[in-house]
Amino acid sequence: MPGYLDNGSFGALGCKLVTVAPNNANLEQPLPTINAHIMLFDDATGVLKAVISGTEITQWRTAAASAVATKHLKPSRKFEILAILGAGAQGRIHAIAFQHFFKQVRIWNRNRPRAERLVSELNQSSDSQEFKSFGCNRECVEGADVIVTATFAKEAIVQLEWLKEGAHVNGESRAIKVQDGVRVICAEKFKTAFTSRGYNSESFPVGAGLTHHSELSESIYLRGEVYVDHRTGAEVELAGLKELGVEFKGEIGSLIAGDLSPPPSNRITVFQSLGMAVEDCAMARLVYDLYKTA
Ligand SMILES: NC(=O)C1=CN([C@@H]2O[C@H](COP(=O)(O)OP(=O)(O)OC[C@H]3O[C@@H](n4cnc5c(N)ncnc54)[C@H](O)[C@@H]3O)[C@@H](O)[C@H]2O)C=CC1
Ligand SMILES: O=C([O-])C1=[NH+]CCC1
Repeated sequence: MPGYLDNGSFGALGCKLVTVAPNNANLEQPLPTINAHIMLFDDATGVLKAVISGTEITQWRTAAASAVATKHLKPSRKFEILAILGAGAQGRIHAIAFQHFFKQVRIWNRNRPRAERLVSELNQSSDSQEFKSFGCNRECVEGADVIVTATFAKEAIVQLEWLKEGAHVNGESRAIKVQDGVRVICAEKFKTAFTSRGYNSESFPVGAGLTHHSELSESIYLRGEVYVDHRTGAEVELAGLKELGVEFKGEIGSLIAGDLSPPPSNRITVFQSLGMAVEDCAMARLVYDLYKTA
């Protein structure tokens, strides 16, 4: 993921290499599913300045982008309940990042003990015991003001009827049908490497979108107001949604800049996150500057 932040006093030129290995959680010594490194270059000379671990940066910057999207899409709403579907790395960091804005944080995972372990860890570091685990995704979502989906589910785990008026959803997974050309090239390229490691074609992390699949039901995208982080990227990576007739209302950056007004507060909103390289570059620059002044 190459990126460039064009800014005189806080410029950043970088490239993140990121891998997704869904089986890592099942290893005897579990590893993160998503691992990354960021190469940070001098934005004026192009000289390599640092290679920075990007695994935690990816977790934090993704949750930060969701928090910013939530704030700008629902500027006037008071939040009480947050529902997080997925108790992996993203679920955990979203819980930590969002907790102070909610009275209750609900966490569901398809394998409930993982949600219970996370809830127990989070409650130990909180005074109010606000984290609760759920065994049923519907119960977790019903009544929530904000929902975060952070799984690898290929079928919808959130239905439109479960959402209350004015709810906001942050969808993290980009496991949505991509354009044929992109998909086929990637799948073929990685086929040998992945089959030799025991994956079947269903589990190719790149090119998995042979059919439309998503954590959110199609009707959520069709009835909600859908915003993205990057429109050009979304036009390609979310081509399956475009084919369904889903309209992308705009980028979160346009809301922040004041070029777009937030939708009426009673509307269901969706932030479909793709993840932007420029977010990683900015974080890498921050880490680098802190390291240099430490
Ligand atoms: N938009 C963005 O910028 C980013 C998005 N992501 C996405 O966030 C999602 C979660 O990533 P991580 O938390 O790092 O992964 P993780 O492996 O740490 O956690 C994934 C969780 O989803 C659950 N899960 C896996 N398959 C499932 C299924 N079929 N149905 C229901 N639950 C399932 C697992 O039990 C686990 O708790 C992934 O879709 C990933 O691609 C991750 C990083 C950045
Ligand atoms: O933006 C990102 O780094 C990623 N998005 C999905 C997997 C990793």
